[in-house]
Amino acid sequence: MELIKKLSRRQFIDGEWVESQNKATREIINPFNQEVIMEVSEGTTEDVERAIQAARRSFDSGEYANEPGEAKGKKVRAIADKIKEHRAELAELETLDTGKTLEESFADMDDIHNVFMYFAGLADKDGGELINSPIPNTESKIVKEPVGVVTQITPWNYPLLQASWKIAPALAAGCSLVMKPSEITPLTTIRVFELMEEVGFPKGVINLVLGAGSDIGDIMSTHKEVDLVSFTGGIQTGKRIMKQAADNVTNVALELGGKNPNVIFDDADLELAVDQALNGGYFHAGQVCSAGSRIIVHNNIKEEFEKALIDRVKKIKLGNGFDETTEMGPLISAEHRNKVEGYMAIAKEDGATIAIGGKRPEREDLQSGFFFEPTVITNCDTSMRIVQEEVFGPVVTVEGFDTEEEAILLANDSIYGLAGGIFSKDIGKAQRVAKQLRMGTVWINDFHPYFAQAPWGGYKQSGIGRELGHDGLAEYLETKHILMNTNPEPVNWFSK
Ligand SMILES: NC(=O)c1ccc[n+]([C@@H]2O[C@H](COP(=O)([O-])OP(=O)(O)OC[C@H]3O[C@@H](n4cnc5c(N)ncnc54)[C@H](O)[C@@H]3O)[C@@H](O)[C@H]2O)c1
Ligand SMILES: C[N+](C)(C)CC=O
Repeated sequence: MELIKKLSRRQFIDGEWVESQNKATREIINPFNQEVIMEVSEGTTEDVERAIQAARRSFDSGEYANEPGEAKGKKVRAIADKIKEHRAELAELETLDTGKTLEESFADMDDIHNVFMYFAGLADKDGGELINSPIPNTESKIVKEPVGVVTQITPWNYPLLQASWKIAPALAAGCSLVMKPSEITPLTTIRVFELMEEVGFPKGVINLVLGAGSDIGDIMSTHKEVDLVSFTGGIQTGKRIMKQAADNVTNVALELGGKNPNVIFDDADLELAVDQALNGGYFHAGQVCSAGSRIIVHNNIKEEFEKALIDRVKKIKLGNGFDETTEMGPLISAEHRNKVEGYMAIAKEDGATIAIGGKRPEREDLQSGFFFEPTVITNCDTSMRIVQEEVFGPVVTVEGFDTEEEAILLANDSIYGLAGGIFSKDIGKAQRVAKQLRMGTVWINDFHPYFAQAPWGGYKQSGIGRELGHDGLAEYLETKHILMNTNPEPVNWFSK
């Protein structure tokens, strides 16, 4: 790929592309064939320190933070235009780096464009608010200000999409940012920093550091000059970040994992429910925070549903994400495939049945990639680890229920609360159930849609805060009350 030859291998700190302080590099691997795509800088704690200091200086100078909302909106809009212009190369880069199908990568790029457009539009919309002050001769107003220096940490499954959910609102608000993409999939984020450099921001407003969170991540949540840590990733990393940020009472926004129920009633359109169960379970090989990995189906139709699901699963085409006929790519790494595979033994030990899949494919042309067969696990109940823990692979479990109350209890029986689906032709019932699900997103007769206009985030241990929508901008704003006495006189509270 021609772009790879030109793409920066370095970090972007204080307005310059720089190698890591100790010149270390990391190989970026194509999960389809294990070939090295390129080597990129592996940053150090000193690099992150420099990036945070640069962000602090730029924020405190006010050069970008104090620009009118309209001007910030134009910059964010210019990034959206660049994404659109470079849509094809960005999509190809994402498929190379993650193994997802090119069709999925194109859909991601369209979402990302919409996210920048949306926050560009919001940048000049909230001018604050006048308060009806109860104190005579005072003027009272609420103003919104950028929160300050933000560190942003993203996972490998939706590299640029998750980065865009953080970069766009931060820049619309007027923050200075330090972004660290996953060390496994940094390529599209590097490319977007090149594009943002072309758009032009004052030095220090946008900073990119590269490397493993286990090596350079801690300083991003412990540094005193950081005002907000925005993290998307696994629950254990999220907990660590939250604990560390507590020392300086630094704000945290956490988008964590999920074990998302897909509740199918016996009055559902069966063909639709099966089709969406596939969409929920196997899209991007199930490496989706909101994957519908926990199917909860009415016992009246359970047998028929399982048979129809397995028939469709047999037809899922595995392969190279660049091949138009491919429906499911590989998992991201050998380590991750081992983890997914390990869950098969756990499920069997707990008494579940691997109805289909549960192993690596035998096809000759898939042997170099980290492939795992789409899997359906039956005879499950909520006590099982396979039903409770996030597998993050192409694996769905199936449980049965008899009553609406039981379906709700089962669906809510999780430490997570990210998303869930309900399939029923009875809209009254579906709405009733939706109200009782403790999740940030509930889909009725659908699975997976998300877009810039609607907030995204989790209940319970799926996270804190929201991305996207008005709430997504609010994460990057502080609220200040300013009161002015228009006729000041001594109060003489204390004697003269
Ligand atoms: N809720 C959401 O919207 C959402 C979206 C995408 C992914 N996810 C979740 O992400 C997880 C998969 O991603 P992952 O395996 O990359 O997660 P991860 O937690 O291993 O890594 C995420 C990021 O955190 C960094 N990191 C690791 N240790 C760190 C530390 N001590 N301090 C700071 N950063 C550190 C990593 O380098 C990476 O950039 C899944 O659990 C998935 O559900 C959630
Ligand atoms: C938030 N989402 C659905 C785009 C990706 C989750 O992994």
